[in-house]
Amino acid sequence: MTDQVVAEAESLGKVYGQGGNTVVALDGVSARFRRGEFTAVMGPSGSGKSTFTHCLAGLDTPSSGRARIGGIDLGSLSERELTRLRRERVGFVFQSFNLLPTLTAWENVVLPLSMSGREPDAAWAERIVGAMGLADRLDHRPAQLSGGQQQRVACARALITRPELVVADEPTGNLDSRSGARLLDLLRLCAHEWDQTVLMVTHDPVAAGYADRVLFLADGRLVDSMDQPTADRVLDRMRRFDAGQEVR
Ligand SMILES: Nc1ncnc2c1ncn2[C@@H]1O[C@H](COP(=O)(O)OP(=O)(O)OP(=O)(O)O)[C@@H](O)[C@H]1O
Repeated sequence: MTDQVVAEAESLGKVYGQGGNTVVALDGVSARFRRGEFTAVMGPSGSGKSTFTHCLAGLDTPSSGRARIGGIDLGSLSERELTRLRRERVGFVFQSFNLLPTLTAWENVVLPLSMSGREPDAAWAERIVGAMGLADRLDHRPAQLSGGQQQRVACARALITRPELVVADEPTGNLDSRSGARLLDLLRLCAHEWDQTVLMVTHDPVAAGYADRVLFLADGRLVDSMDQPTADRVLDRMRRFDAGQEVR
């Protein structure tokens, strides 16, 4: 991990709705994400985890505060510039794998490049496909793959452009524990071997235990963080949330 800050949230706020029907989803969250760092975001349901991650990665627009990627203030970009930045600098992995059913695994992996008429870097593509254990599955269509294999295709697709920031929202939510463990090992590899910045939303203390750091959100606020987490320590902290106790 280096000290270089790849993504930064500065007092991010998000209010949904208007008039008397507003929901404060984020209430002034600040955090920095360094190159090669794997961070998990946890918190009770509705605490703002997805909203935070989406605002930081330029999928959603904050109502206040700033999100920066590579020092660029996302709020200063036009819609077109933002789309381009997301495509080039951010890789997304979601709970539902979002693969195109008519394309083969390989076509799905290289889709972010083929959409903009680019060719994959052969050495990089081989490295990711190998690391994801997909080399002998590239001609298969999603329906011919297991859930774990499909999620690894989705992960390879997120990495094919060599994004600085990899954002994973509940990536193991639809996987059995063994496939989940394999995917988490790969996310850790992205951070520690390939120097990517990984941000993962999860409900699972075991998954959070793979990260270098856990940020805890509650009611749209950042209420705590934990370095070098273990599943047991994370579980203990989450139990205190459930019991409604203050965490500080
Ligand atoms: N598009 C929207 N319109 C209105 N309210 C929204 C919208 N998206 C999220 N919210 C509200 O904002 C709050 C935070 O939601 P968010 O999805 O970020 O929480 P979360 O911690 O990711 O939840 P979960 O763990 O259940 O996925 C919730 O109260 C939610 O109902």
